[in-house]
Amino acid sequence: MQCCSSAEAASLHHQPRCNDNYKRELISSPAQRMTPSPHSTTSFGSRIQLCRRPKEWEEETMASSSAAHQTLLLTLFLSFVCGLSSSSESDLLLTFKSSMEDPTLALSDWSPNSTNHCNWTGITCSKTTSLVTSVDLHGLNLTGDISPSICQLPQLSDLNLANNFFDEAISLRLSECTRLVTLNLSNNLLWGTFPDQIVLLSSLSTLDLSRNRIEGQIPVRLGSLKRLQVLNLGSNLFSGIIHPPVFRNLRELVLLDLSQNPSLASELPREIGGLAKLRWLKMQRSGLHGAIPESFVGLHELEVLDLSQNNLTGKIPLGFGLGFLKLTSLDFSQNMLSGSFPTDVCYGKSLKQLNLLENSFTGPIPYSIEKCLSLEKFQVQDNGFSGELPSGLWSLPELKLVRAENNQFSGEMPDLAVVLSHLEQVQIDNNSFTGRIPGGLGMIHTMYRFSASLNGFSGDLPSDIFDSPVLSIINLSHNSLTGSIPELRNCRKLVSLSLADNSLTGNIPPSLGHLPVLTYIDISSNRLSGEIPPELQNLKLALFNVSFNQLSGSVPTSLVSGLPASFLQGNPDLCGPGLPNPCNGPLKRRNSKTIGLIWAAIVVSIAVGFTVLIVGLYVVCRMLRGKPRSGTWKSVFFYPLGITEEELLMALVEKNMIGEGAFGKVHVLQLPGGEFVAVKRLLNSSNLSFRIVKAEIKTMAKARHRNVAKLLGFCYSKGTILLIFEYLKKGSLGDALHKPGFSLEWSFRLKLAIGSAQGLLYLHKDYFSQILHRNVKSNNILIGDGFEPKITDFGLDRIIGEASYRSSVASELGSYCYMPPEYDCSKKPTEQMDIYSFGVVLLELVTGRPAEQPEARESLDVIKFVRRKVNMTNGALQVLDPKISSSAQQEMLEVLELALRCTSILPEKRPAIVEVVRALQSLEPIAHPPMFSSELPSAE
Ligand SMILES: Nc1ncnc2c1ncn2[C@@H]1O[C@H](COP(=O)(O)OP(=O)(O)OP(=O)(O)O)[C@@H](O)[C@H]1O
Repeated sequence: MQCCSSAEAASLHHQPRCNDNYKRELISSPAQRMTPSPHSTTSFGSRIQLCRRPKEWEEETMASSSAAHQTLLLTLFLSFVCGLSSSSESDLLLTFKSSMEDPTLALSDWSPNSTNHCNWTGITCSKTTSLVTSVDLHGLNLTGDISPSICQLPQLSDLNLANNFFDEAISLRLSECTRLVTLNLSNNLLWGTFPDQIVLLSSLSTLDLSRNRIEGQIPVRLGSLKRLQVLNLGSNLFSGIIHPPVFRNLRELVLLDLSQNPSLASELPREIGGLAKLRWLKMQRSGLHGAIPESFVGLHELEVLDLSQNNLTGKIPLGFGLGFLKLTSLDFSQNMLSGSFPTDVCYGKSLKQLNLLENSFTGPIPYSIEKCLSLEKFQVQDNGFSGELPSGLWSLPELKLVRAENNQFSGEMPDLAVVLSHLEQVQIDNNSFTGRIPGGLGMIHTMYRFSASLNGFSGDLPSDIFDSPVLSIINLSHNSLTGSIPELRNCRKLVSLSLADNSLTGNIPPSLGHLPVLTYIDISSNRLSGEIPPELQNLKLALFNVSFNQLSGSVPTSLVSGLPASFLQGNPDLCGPGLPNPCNGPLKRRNSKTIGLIWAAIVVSIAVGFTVLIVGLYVVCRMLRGKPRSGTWKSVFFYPLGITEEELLMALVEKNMIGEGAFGKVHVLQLPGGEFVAVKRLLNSSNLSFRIVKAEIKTMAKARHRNVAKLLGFCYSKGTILLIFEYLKKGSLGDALHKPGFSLEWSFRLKLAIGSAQGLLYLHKDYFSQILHRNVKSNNILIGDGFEPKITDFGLDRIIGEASYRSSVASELGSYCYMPPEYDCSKKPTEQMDIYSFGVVLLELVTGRPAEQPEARESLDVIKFVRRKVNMTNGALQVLDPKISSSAQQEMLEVLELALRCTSILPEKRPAIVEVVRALQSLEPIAHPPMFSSELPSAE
């Protein structure tokens, strides 16, 4: 039994049954049902008289002693109440369930046939009263309504519905859950304003409404929830000012999170400094301005303080850090703070992360920094700091990251021969350091990036730096270094080597050609001489800039084809295609090379032919096999689709196919309700566990933005995954571009560009778990009504895994030019890779040319077409789509310039997505001109 002990259960057998009206009366009055107060006992007692008692029970009780009589009465009474409560509680839970949709049948054990509701999924009952105390249904894909009927559970203290898909305003009637101690509705799709009624929940100690779409002001009356310890309203759409009285009485607060509410526009309330128990204060990106209140120095329990990405001004209050014994992370980055470094910040010796980047701080870093014995990340870049970097900084035992670029630091750096060092990354570019490059860098076996460009370093390159087996990025350009480049033999992980604009002499070491992942070489503007070593042809170089040296001899053609000719200029004795000097010299060598190239071409053609054959056979086999084998299918629908897996599988036939990409075919099908959905069948999805697939797809399905295509659900059977997307009848931008005579007026192209950039921004920055798209291309930009774009097919790597993802991408002809040059050699995908691909889409929009036309073998891809032209006089104008009226020329040129920045070979030169969105939005007309272009033909 769910409520009573076995003895009680036995006696329950003989219980009188009250009529239904009576039962309803009990349910309707939760306050009266609350456990044993003398008052409530009397009230129940008097009601018991209304019930008829069975005769045998009457006889039994008459034969008993008076004490036994009383005991028995009490037992029977409790059993009775329990019996009633138990059935009424299960009824309440079933009512609560009936208001929700449960597409994954996670609550299948919530059933009238299952007697013990305390064992139902997510339910916890009190051991003493056997009444429900906690309902925890987080992460069950639930949608529909949150019914306030749940509040009639008299002892409910914890309600957790986090990580679901509830898409409604918060019910005012949740305030009837008066006993709630914890209310967690985070990470749903809740909208509307914060209901004032929530403040009636006076017992609340945890209120988590984060990661929803709640808007309006943070209500002042929230301050009456005096028992609150955790208040998390982060990642919502709150706006306006934060009223200081909210925090006057919240003395118990331990965690306060208002972060990621960019529409707030407020000063930091001084009252927060009075919350002496506060351990986590997170208000990053929440529209703050004004100064950091002095009262904050009293927050002695602080462990994490994040005020980054606001518009805070003024100085850090004096004494900030004194008494902060537990502070582990301090983030003031991306504000407009000024004044000096907070000297006392290391007082507690617990600090692990210190982020002051992108502010206007000045003055030196104090020697007290050496007290930061736990410091792992030190980021002070993009400020006006000056003086020497204290040598104690470099010997901090836990230090991994030093970012101090773009300041005015000076002086010499000590050698870093620190055997126990954990340094991974040092960036000190664009300062005024002098003296030698510090020795010992190569001995630090964790260091993968050392970047010290734009300083006054002089002397020879230390040879140990090129002996490191872990260094990936070395940038020592724009210094005054002399001597020759040492042989690089052990630097097996070196990706980027930049030594440009120094005074280096001697030859380019041939050993560079044996470094397997070396992709960027910039040794321009030195005094290097001799020939370009042919060994460098082994490398897949994305950048090879040797301009303005004293090199001679012929240029290995395969090394430089596709790279701008300007990377070779300024070497009068170099000869070869694209250079002023044609080579007359080593004809024989070139001939043998040409023969080599021909052989290479033959081998590649055979390999491609073979692959096509295998793929063809595979496709035929799949076709012969017909529709996917219907093994055991599991489906998770995030929206009620009203369709079974069988019906879905039946519809995946040739006549419904609307496209096919590297990951599989796309079919369109009509739901019983009349709407259409697009179903993408993922190839390469064998051996994936349902659990992992489900977790990843669920995360993706939560991405909700008007420029992101909605993922409505998925079906899984071993070896096959079907993704169900909303269907956009106009098809993709890629479809449109490939239509002969593609013509779309500029304002619509701009709208498509802005919308897709916004969708990408959402996935990169605003979505709670960052999603890198990894396959941005015009085919994956669907066109919605009014030319509102929706990006689709994002993050497929997360579902099918990296290896399958890469092999699918590699199999796709016609998308190669969207891939950034670093794609093949970088292990980790990055935001900059998406930016590159998006730049290619912008080029398509500006030129009106599809990125690639695999069928037209001779044609240039859009990047090569544009790059070759823009270097010529008036070349930029020549690449613009002639079908667009010249009145849009200026805007098109600006988008072209942005596209070229996005497609920079060096990832760090590409703009961030926020910048891309801003730049495109700045071109948007305030009021749209009337639409006169005919709509694109639909994909139907
Ligand atoms: N949700 C959708 N609504 C309407 N049409 C769609 C939808 N999804 C895909 N399509 C159509 O199917 C075509 C092929 O899409 P698919 O994503 O399979 O291929 P792709 O984008 O070329 O390659 P990849 O598999 O690399 O993403 C698109 O160009 C578009 O015409």
